[in-house]
Amino acid sequence: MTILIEQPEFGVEAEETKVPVDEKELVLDGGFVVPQINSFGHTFRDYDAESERRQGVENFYHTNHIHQTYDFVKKMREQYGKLDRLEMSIWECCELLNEVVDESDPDLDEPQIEHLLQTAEAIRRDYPDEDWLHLTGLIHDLGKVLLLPSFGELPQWAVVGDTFPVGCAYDESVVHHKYFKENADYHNPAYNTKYGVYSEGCGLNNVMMSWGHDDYMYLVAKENKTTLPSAGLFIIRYHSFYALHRSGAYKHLMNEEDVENLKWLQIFNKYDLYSKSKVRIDVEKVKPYYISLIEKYFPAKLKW
Ligand SMILES: O[C@H]1[C@H](O)[C@@H](O)[C@H](O)[C@@H](O)[C@H]1O
Ligand SMILES: [Fe+2]
Ligand SMILES: [Fe+2]
Repeated sequence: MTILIEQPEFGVEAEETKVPVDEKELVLDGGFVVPQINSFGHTFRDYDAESERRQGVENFYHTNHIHQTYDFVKKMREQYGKLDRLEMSIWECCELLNEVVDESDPDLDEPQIEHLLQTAEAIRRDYPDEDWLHLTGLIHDLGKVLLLPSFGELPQWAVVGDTFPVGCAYDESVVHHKYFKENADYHNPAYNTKYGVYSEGCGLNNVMMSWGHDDYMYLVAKENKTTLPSAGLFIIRYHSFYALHRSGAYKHLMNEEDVENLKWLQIFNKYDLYSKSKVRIDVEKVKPYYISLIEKYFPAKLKW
C-alpha cells in the first residue's frame, strides 16, 4: 500500500513525525530522511508521471536534445569563459535567483533561492564539519543566472536540465533520449561512437559537457580562484550529469581523480534532489553563516 506522506521538515526525525508512515516509503540514510514523494505527489524524477509539469518538462528536453551539439558547446565555453559581463559577490548572485524558476524540473516550481538554501541546510545538518560542502550546496545552481538579461538571457534549454557529454554517442540513459535523433551530431560519425573524440580514461576534465549552469558556475568558481576543494568543484560541474552519477554510464571516460570525486557527488546528490519541498527556509536567519563561508572560500567580488 502506498501512503502519501508530508514532506518531512528538516530537524524532524521519522519517529517524531505525526503522520503515520509506511516504512517502505522512507529510506533512512545517515540522519537524512529521504522522501519518496515530491511536492506533486509523484516519485522524484519521474518524467512520465502525469502531472502539471510533465508536458512542459518533455518539451524542454526535446529542444535541449536538438540544440546541444559539440559546436554549440565549444562556442558557449569560449564566449562565457571570458567572464566579462559583470562583477558581483556570491551572495548578490544568490539573491538574483529569487527571479528564476527552472522549467526542466519535474519536482520543483519554487524560486531557485529556496532550493539553494534547502540543499545547503540539509547537508549542514548531516555533515556539520564539512563547511565546504554546505557552501557547495548553496552555490551549485547559481549558474542559472544565465537565464537573466544581464547574463545574455539564454533560453532554458541552454541553462538547466540534466547534462551529458557531447562529441561521443548520447547514452540511452539520458532523459528522453529519443529526441537526440533530431540532433545533427547524432548522425555524424566523428561524434556518434562510444568514444567519439575521446579516449579510455581521458578524464572528465577533457570531456565537453552539454552547456548549462553547471559548467558555467564551475568556470566562474575556478577562474575567480576559489579555495573550495577539488570535490566541491567537481560537484558543481557534474551535479546534473545523472547518466553518470545515477546510471553509471560514461565511466570509461573517468580517470582516478574522477572516481574519488564521484563519491562526494553521490552524497551531494541525495540532498540536491530530495530536499526539494515546499518547506521554506528563513533566509535572514541563515544568511550570516553563509556569508562567513563565502568570505572563507571566495573573493569579495567575482567576475561573471
Ligand atoms: O531539472 C533539474 C535542474 O535543472 C537541476 O538544477 C539540474 O541540476 C538537474 O540535473 C535537472 O534535472
Ligand atoms: Fe542544477
Ligand atoms: Fe540543484
